[in-house]
Amino acid sequence: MTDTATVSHSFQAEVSELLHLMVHSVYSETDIFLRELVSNASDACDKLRYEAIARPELIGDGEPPQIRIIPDKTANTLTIADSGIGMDRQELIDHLGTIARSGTKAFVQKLAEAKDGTGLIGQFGVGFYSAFMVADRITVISRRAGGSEVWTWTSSGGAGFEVAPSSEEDANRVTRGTEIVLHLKDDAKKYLETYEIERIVTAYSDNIQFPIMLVQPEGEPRQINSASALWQRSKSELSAEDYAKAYKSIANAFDEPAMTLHYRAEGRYSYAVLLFAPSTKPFDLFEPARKGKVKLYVRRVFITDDADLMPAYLRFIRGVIDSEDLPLNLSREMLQNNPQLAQIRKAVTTRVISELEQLAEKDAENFDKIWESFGAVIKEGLYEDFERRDKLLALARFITTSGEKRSLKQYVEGLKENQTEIYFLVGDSIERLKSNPRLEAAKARGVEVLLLTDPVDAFWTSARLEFDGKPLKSLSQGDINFDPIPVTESTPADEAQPAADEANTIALIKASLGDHVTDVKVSTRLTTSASCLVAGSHGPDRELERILSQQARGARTKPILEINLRHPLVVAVAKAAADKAKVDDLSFLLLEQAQILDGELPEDPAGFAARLNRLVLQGVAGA
Ligand SMILES: Nc1ncnc2c1ncn2[C@@H]1O[C@H](COP(=O)(O)OP(=O)(O)OP(=O)(O)O)[C@@H](O)[C@H]1O
Repeated sequence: MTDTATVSHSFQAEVSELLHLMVHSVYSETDIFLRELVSNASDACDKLRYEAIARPELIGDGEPPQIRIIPDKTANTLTIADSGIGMDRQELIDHLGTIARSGTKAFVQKLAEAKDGTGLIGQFGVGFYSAFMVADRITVISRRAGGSEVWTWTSSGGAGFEVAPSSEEDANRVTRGTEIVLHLKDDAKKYLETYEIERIVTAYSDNIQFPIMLVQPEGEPRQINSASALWQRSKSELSAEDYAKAYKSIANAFDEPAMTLHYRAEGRYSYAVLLFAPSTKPFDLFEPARKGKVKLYVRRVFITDDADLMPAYLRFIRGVIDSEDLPLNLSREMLQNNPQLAQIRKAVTTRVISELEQLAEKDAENFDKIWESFGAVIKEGLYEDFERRDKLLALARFITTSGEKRSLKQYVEGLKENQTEIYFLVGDSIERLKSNPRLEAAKARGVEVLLLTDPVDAFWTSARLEFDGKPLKSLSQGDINFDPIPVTESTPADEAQPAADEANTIALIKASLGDHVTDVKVSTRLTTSASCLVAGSHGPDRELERILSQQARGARTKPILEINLRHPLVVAVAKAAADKAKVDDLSFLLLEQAQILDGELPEDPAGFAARLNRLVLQGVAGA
């Protein structure tokens, strides 16, 4: 039996926050509410059509899935109705009371932090709740396909909503699907004008697969979208503008596509592909699930957007793959194990990468947008997609010590005499890396160094890669020898300072530091700084060790201390040989200084301060 009472519910905290922002925003581009509601209605029709493959009685001889927009100037309401899957009572409570997508949650947080978050609303959209920009009260009447109950959800924004069984009149009218009735605010009455409605539908929702009917008090309902599967049309019929519109409605996006890929594969399997690379970053790009959103259709019927049609490192790609040969009733297991899908996945991935290659060559501006937004994601492929690693490495762009963003091809073209390796340094900020002492020898020789600051860089660089036969080498690892490369820029330390006695100095420092380091060596990479720390040539890079130890995934190994024999502090060690306490102070200072330059704290900060004070006071007294 149906519960007859009206029950009040509170919104999840994030929803209340979002609604508050929505109601108080001075955002002028309120049009987006309509595309959000039409997009939800279309999703509901897609779901119905999919469920009806196994249960045809869900559609039966009832209305085919479609969307109706009904302006009513007398009641001052705008209704968006669909004959899609509908929602039962619990679904109304769950779906229209919470924010499920964590990307949207992150977005709301950003919105709240931003001084003027209104620009962000227009950029990303917030689904159903955006309707509160134009309505002060919303009523949702819904009947789940095949269900006997009809429920009404009502809210005026604020803290919560009510759910009650629908009136008999409403229940008789809504035979399947959902009716969303917006009681428009005074300043939103323009949305009752049919030309406004048509303008917005044409701009954003023309590619919706189901008929969108405009229903007016007089005259027959009229279809106002083209409802064609654009990807099935031939390229020659379509303009850049058609594609941009399709991108916006298929991906529910607000930006312009930076790359469009449209083709039809014929042969063993036939399928149409329409894919886009966005030009801006979505909020859920770094979600742990790393899910893609490319939609799988079978003969124009939407099946799922959860078929992992792209590898995780291309999860930002949006669009549709529509197969002619797959069965309509694909189960979850089949989605994972179907050899035909695996084949499609592989072929399309290869195609997307070659399209990116071409874009990089022919349209650097748009390629840069993609790399700027998604480079950190594509680089995940460098350690995940062994087969395409070389291609991905060639696509990659890096900030280097030259101050520019460069490809490895450009890097290799600028190699210095006798330089046989590609050098890089991994860290957490370009500014900090630029002042890293390990760059000194490279700088003195005019050798370019890649400065890598994305968290993922520490991982892929651990794989010992090569480009064009040149190994990639970390400047924070042991076995770097710059000696064969001629020095182009002499440094003051070179000329002014006599070098310290190597064997003697190293023995003294080793004795002082004991097992705080694995070794002490003379550096060829330092010219002005006194010391730096490096990892052994076979262990992980120091930046990777740092990340792993922060995540408690592995202990740090002791580093190697490299010293600059021409630096006065190092020269002072041998001079103080007879004074063990002073040698200890100087040696630890060399170690601790190097740690600080790496952005770390000395192991014993109090000891460090005491040492520093002692040495400074001695210096002051001696001066
Ligand atoms: N017309 C509808 N028919 C059936 N279910 C709906 C309808 N409108 C919304 N819903 C349900 O409510 C949920 C929340 O909708 P909302 O628009 O807030 O987010 P979304 O559609 O999941 O994401 P977004 O619109 O931001 O891409 C939907 O996922 C869907 O389950």
